[in-house]
Amino acid sequence: MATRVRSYSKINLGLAIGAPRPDGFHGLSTLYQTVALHDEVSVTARRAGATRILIQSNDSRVPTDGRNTVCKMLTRALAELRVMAEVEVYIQKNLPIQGGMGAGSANAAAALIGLEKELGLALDEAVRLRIAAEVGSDVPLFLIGGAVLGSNRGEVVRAVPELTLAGEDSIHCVMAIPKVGVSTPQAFRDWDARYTDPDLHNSPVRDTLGELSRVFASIFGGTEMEIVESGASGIFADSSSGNGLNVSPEQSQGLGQFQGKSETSVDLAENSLLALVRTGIENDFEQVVFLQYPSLHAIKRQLMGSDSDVESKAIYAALSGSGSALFGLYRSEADAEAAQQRVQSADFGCKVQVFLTKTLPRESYWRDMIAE
Ligand SMILES: C[C@](O)(CO)[C@H](O)COP(=O)(O)OP(=O)(O)OC[C@H]1O[C@@H](n2ccc(N)nc2=O)[C@H](O)[C@@H]1O
Ligand SMILES: Nc1ncnc2c1ncn2[C@@H]1O[C@H](COP(=O)(O)OP(=O)(O)OP(=O)(O)O)[C@@H](O)[C@H]1O
Repeated sequence: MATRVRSYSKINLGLAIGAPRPDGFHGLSTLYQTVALHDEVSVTARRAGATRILIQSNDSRVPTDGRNTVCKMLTRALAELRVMAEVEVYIQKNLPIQGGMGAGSANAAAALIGLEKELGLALDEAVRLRIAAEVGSDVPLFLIGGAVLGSNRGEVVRAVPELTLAGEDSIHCVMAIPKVGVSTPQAFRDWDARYTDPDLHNSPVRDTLGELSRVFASIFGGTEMEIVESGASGIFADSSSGNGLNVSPEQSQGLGQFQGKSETSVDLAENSLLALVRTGIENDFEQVVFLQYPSLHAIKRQLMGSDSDVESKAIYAALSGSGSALFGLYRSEADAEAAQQRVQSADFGCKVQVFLTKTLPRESYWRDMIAE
C-alpha cells in the first residue's frame, strides 16, 4: 500500500522583495502560513539494485521527468541516504499550477516524507532543509509548517508562534484561484524593471525588504533558534515561543485600543494576526502583477469587502506569493462565506474558483499529513 501524503499549500502574509542578486535570486522577507487546501502525493518505495523514479499525475501539465520538483527531491534524498530504490509517485493535483500557493514545492516536501516512511529511514534535519532549499526557495517551509518566517531568498526558515485571532490558531480563509498562471521568475523580472526603469519608476525607491524585516522582528523577536522534535519532522523553533509574542508598546497600545482593552500580553497571544496586519504588511508582487492582471486587483477588493460593513470585512486580503491565487482571512465562517459569495457572483472576465478553507497550524499540519 502506498503512503498517501497530504501536500498542503501556503499563503504569504506580507512579502518584500530586495534587489536582484548575482546568483539570479532576490532577497526576500515573508511570513508563510500553511493552509488546509492540498494536493495528495502517494509514494511507494522499495530498495532495489538500481534507482528508478516513476512519476504520474492526474494533471497533464505536471512534468513527469527530472524537471518535477518531486523527482529533484527524491534523487537528492536517495543519494543522501545512500540507498537505491524503485519509487513510484502519483501526484493528485487539486491545487493550481503557477498559483503562488507553493503547490509544486509542497509536493517535493510531501514526497520526501513519503519516501522516508516507505523506507523506514530518516534524514538528518539539517540535510532535509539543505536539499529542500536546493529544490526550490519555497520547499523548506513545508518541512516546518504553521507560521514560518522566510528570509534570504525565502529558503531560510524559522518557525514562529502560530497566528491567532480571538484565541484561535485556525483562521477562516477564502482562496480565490483565477484561471491565470503567473510565472514567478517573470514577476521578479517585472519587479526589477519597475524599479530600474526611470519611466516606470514613479515613486521613490522604498527599502520594503528592510521595513518588513523590521516589522517581523518587532512582532516575533529575533531570538536564538533551537532544534526540537515535532510531529513527523524535527523543526527549528523559536526558543521564545510559549506565550510567544514580542510586540512594541506602540503596537500593543494600538491593539488594545482596537479591542477596547488595555491588557497587552494576553491580547497579543490571542490576536497576533491583528497585530501583524495593523503594521501595514503588503505583498510587493501586487505592484507588478495587478498592473498586468487588473482583474486580480478586483478580486482582492471583493475578498476584502466594503468599508461600510467593517464588522464582516476581511482582516486581511492579498495576493499569495506571485499569484495568481488571492486569499482573505475572516473573523467567522459566515464572513468567509459572504466573501465567497461576493467573488462567485462578480464578473472578472476570467474563471475564478473560490474555496473555503482554514489556516493550518503546525501541530495539525504534522498530525494530519499522512492520509489513512
Ligand atoms: C514567490 C514565492 O512563491 C514566495 O513564496 C517564492 O519566492 C517562489 O519560490 P519557488 O517557486 O520555490 O522559486 P524557485 O524555484 O526557488 O525560483 C524560481 C525562480 O524565481 C526567481 N526567484 C525566486 C526566489 C527568489 N527569492 N528570488 C528570485 O528571483 C528566480 O528567477 C528563480 O530562478
Ligand atoms: N510537482 C509539481 N507540480 C506542479 N508543477 C510542477 C511540479 N514540478 C515542477 N513543476 C513546474 O513548476 C512550475 C510552477 O509550479 P507551482 O505550481 O509550484 O507554481 P506556484 O504555485 O506558482 O509556486 P510558488 O508559490 O512557489 O511560486 C510549473 O509551471 C510546472 O511546470
